[in-house]
Amino acid sequence: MLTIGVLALQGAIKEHLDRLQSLPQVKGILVKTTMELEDVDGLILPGGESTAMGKLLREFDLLEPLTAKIKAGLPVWGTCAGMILLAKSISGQPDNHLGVMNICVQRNGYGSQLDSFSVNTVLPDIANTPIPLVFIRAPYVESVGQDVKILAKIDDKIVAVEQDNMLATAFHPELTSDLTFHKYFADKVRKAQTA
Ligand SMILES: NC(=O)CC[C@H](N)C(=O)O
Repeated sequence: MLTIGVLALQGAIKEHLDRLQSLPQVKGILVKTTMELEDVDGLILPGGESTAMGKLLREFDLLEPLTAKIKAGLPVWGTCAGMILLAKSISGQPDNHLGVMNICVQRNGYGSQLDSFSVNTVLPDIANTPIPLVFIRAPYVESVGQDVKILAKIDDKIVAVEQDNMLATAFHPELTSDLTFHKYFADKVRKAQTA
């Protein structure tokens, strides 16, 4: 049985937990403390508001322990605001949050006209059938550095990336009933267990 945590400070927490409960051999738990962080084999950083979540990570004294855990190989998956938390740099902002992933992200990258939208697309590295991708005031990846694999582009914008133990998506698979990405992450966590 794998234990996968959802960082439970702010944002779309329950939706991720519900998706995890639908996977066989996976137990989903909420993570708010360093003690709970010790119990997980992998962690999801949900969507929400990255500035608020970054502030709470600092207030809950989780920023440093979590950064260290990710650097030591803890599998993590950031969705939307979670992707921003992982990024080494945030376009137009002097500071980052966890700063562990070799990407530069543009927040609210689709502007106000295209605030939220959904597309169905095939991501060959993930699945051969179309997956629904839901974007809500989403960021996109402006540039990638060393060791980052691009998993998805929509209209020439990078929206899903992977680097070693880290996965990041600008969209929200937890807001659809499609479990492809949750299964993909659970497999990644499983592989890290046996590595
Ligand atoms: N749905 C989301 O997670 C939106 C992210 C939000 N725009 C931010 O910058 O934090």
